Amino acid sequence: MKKTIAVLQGDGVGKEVTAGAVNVLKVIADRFDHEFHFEYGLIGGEAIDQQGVPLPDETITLCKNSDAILLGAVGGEKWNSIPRHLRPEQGLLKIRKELDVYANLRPVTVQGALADSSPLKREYVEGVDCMIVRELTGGLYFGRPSERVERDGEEAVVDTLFYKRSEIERILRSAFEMAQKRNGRVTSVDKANVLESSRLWREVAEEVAKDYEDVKLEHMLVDAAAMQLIRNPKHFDVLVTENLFGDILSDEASMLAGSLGMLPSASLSSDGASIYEPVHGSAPDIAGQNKANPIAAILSAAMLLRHSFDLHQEADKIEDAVESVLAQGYRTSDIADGEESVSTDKMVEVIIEAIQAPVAN
Ligand SMILES: NC(=O)C1=CN([C@@H]2O[C@H](COP(=O)(O)OP(=O)(O)OC[C@H]3O[C@@H](n4cnc5c(N)ncnc54)[C@H](O)[C@@H]3O)[C@@H](O)[C@H]2O)C=CC1
Ligand SMILES: CC(C)CC(=O)C(=O)O
Ligand SMILES: [Mg+2]
Repeated sequence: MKKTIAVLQGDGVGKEVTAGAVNVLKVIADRFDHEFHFEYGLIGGEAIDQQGVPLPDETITLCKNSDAILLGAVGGEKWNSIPRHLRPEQGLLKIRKELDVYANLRPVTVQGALADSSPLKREYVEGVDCMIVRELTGGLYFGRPSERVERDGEEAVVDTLFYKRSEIERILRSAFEMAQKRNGRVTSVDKANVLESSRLWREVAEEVAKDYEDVKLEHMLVDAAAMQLIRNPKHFDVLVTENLFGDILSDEASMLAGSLGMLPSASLSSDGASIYEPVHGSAPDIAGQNKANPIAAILSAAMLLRHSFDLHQEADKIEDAVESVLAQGYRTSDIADGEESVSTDKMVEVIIEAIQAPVAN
C-alpha cells in the first residue's frame, strides 16, 4: 500500500514522541511491504517562530493532500504572553476545524502490566476498557463571542457554548456506532440540569437512540461522571460528550492507565484525512530531556493504520509490541513508580525490536 502521511510534530515533547512514532511506522512499512511517504509541516510555537502564525496555509494544504496526519502537541511557556488568537493552541484548533475532524476517539485501556501504576487499586482498574468519544470541532472551544467585554462599567468576559443540532447528532451517531462494535452501551455525559446546550444534547441522544435498538443509552451529569470514572471505571463502555467536558474527563481517565503518556487518540472526519495525536500536551516540564513516554504517540500511529488505512494486522503488531515491552518491565519515568526507567529513545528502540522479532510458532 502507498500512502502519504503528514507529520506535524509541534512543540516540546511533541517532537520527541512523534519522531518515535514515525520510526515505528517506517519499520511497519518495511515489515509488511508498504510505502509510507512522510511529509513534514509546521504547527504551533515553531510555526509562530518561523512564519508568524500558528498554522501556515502550507500546513493546511499539506494535510488536505495527505492520507492521514500524525500530530505531536503544541504550546509552551515561550508563547504564553502573545495575543490569544496567535497562540500555538489556536493552530491546533484551526487544523481540527479545517479538516472537520469532529469525532475524537480516546480509548482508555489499562495494560495489565501497569495496573499497579494507577493511583487506584489494581482491582478497580485492571480490565478497564472504555472509549471516550469527544466532540472536537464545536462546543465551548469554538463558540463566538469569546472575548473581553465591558458590563456595568467593569471588565467582563464571555465564552460561548454553541452547537447546531446536526453537530450534536453526528457525534452521537459516531458513539452509537462505536457501541455496536463494542459492548452495546453509551453513556451520554452532559450538564442538562443547568445548560440549555445539554438539554438539546439529551433530546437528540434520545432521538438517535431509536435508530440503535441494540444499544443501551444512559445519561449522566458531567460532575457525577468525573466521580464515577474513579469510583467504578469499569461501568463505562462508550462515553460521549461535549468538547471541553471530553478534554477534562480524558485527562482524568489517563490516571486509570497510569499516565497521560499512555493515551492515544484519533480525530476522525466523515470524509477527508483524519488526525492521530496523543492525548497529552507539549509537557514543557520534561521537554528536551529524552524522558517523555512515547507510547501514546506510538499507539496513535496504530490507530492511524487501523482507522485510516484499514491495516488491522499492522496495528495489532504495534499494540502487541507495546504490551510485550511493558510485560518485560520496560518503563519510562512516568510509569516507573520510582523504579529504574528508560529514556524515550530506548522505549522506542525496544518497541521496534519487539515488532521485528520473529513470530514464534
Ligand atoms: N494536544 C495538544 O497539543 C495539547 C497541548 N497542550 C499545551 O501543552 C502545554 C503544557 O500543558 P500542560 O497543562 O502541562 O499539559 P501536558 O499534557 O503537556 O502535561 C501535563 C503533565 O503530564 C506530563 N506528561 C505529558 N505527556 C507526557 C508524556 N508523553 N510522558 C510523560 N509525561 C507526560 C507532563 O510532564 C506534565 O506533568 C500548554 O501550552 C498547553 O496548552 C495541552 C494539552 C493538549
Ligand atoms: C490544547 C487544547 C486546544 C486542547 C486539548 O487540551 C486537547 O485537545 O487535549
Ligand atoms: Mg487536553
